[in-house]
Amino acid sequence: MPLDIRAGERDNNWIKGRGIRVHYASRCIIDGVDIDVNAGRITTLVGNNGAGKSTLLRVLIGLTQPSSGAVERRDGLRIGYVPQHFSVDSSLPITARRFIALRGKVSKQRWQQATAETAVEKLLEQPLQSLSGGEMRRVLLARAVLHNPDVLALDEPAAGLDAGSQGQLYRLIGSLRERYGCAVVVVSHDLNLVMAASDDVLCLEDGRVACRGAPASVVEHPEYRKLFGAHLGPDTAVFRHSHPHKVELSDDH
Ligand SMILES: Nc1ncnc2c1ncn2[C@@H]1O[C@H](COP(=O)(O)OP(=O)(O)OP(=O)(O)O)[C@@H](O)[C@H]1O
Repeated sequence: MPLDIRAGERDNNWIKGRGIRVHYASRCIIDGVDIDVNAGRITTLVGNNGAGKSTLLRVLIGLTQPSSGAVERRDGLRIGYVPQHFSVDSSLPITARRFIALRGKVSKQRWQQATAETAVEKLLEQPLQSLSGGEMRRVLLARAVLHNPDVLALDEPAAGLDAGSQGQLYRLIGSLRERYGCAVVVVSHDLNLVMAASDDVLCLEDGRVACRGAPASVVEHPEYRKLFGAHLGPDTAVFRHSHPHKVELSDDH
């Protein structure tokens, strides 16, 4: 399928997906999703369990092939990925330093910068198996940012972290975006944090786009309220943009 990228959008557009469909056996997991991943923006994929968020993320970065549709990635795109699940064989003796270094050689200066900004310096000599859940997420992030990625793809990066660490992690993601101008695509269930940290939200329901747009618009959308309304209490802090946004409806709404 030919992609329609307008001239003005090309400079910022790292990944463009159109009409993405993924089938497993007879089941349709992703059903006709259009999505743009743009430099300097944080896009968050939300939705219930099994909605297809991880699958869509993997399609965008080329780890899963779509059954149909098109995904265009800019040539030479550097992608840093933090998977949802990561386990280390307990018989494999590997320190955090070796594990991060497996990503490939970088200058000493870059190494120091990446390990400092993800706050893993004190963990480097520890066996990977001994790290706590939160420490492991930071090590995975250090590995993902090591090569100055153009796109950071993070699948539930804050899963298992305590509230303070979740906040820290999202602030870190925001500052990495500021520093490197990279695009960030995040899968998350932490709705309040997501809303505070994202530029764009795409809400999936059974593989389809239920609603999408800026956080402040999406939370007002009936489809979003249907899915998450019960979790939006009066204390929900939603980041408010100062300019109006349009909520786009999927084809079937
Ligand atoms: N390789 C596969 N073969 C068959 N079904 C799969 C495969 N990968 C994912 N699925 C199914 O596709 C659906 C979407 O999975 P996915 O992991 O993308 O959802 P998700 O929105 O990320 O869910 P969660 O929030 O629970 O992590 C699920 O029902 C899952 O069982």
